[in-house]
Amino acid sequence: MVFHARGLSKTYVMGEVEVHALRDIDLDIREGEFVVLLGPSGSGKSTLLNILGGLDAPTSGEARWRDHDLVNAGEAELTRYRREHVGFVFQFYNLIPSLTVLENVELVQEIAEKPFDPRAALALVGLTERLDHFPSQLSGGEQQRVAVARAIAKSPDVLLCDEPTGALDYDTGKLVLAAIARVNEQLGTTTVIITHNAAIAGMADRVLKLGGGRIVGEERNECRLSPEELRW
Ligand SMILES: Nc1ncnc2c1ncn2[C@@H]1O[C@H](COP(=O)(O)OP(=O)(O)OP(=O)(O)O)[C@@H](O)[C@H]1O
Repeated sequence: MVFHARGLSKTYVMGEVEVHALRDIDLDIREGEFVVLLGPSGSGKSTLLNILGGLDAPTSGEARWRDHDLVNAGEAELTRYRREHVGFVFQFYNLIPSLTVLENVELVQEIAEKPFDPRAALALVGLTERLDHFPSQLSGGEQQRVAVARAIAKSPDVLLCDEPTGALDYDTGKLVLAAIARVNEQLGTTTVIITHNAAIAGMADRVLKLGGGRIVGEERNECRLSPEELRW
């Protein structure tokens, strides 16, 4: 198992109010696994993903990625963990508007320990034709695929995606999901995707359902569907 978490809880205290974002989560994720986190708004999905990505710390419990302790690590160690091992994709693409597609991806590669050829990363997401374009010349789905290429340009061991298709229409969303699936299959990158969309669950090895800060359901798919086969 690459991720190992036990008794993860996260409580936000705001004045007199306590928000229990995560309650006693146990979680194991194996190397190369494709996991979908499904659940309604406020169920704790982003909080859990952020802890796995070393962006946030739980209030209690343990969480490890391989031999990295993600709970007791200091800021510098977490920064190193994120930089060396984790690629993030968020709902909004956060590309640098004044740089071309290729330059946006090259930028990450420059600080990477194990750089992955930016052109190969862009080929993997199907954007070889658009290397010299600026983000404003691309559709939302194309920009999100650049964001996926950027996330993998440092050969991350883990790809964490928070609502990667949340801002996209049906067909464009599928192209982005296909790019993420290809990264998982061809590079063996352990992948966790957050979504509200239950149909996306079909492309996962395993689906974890969150509700009220707990894991309320878990399903394993015998065979994974390709994004083209998903319907919603
Ligand atoms: N920084 C914060 N301060 C206070 N409460 C927070 C904070 N971050 C999250 N919460 C609360 O924790 C709970 C879980 O939030 P989280 O963002 O993890 O849910 P989510 O399932 O990802 O929701 P969504 O699908 O809407 O993004 C929510 O009730 C949220 O309001």
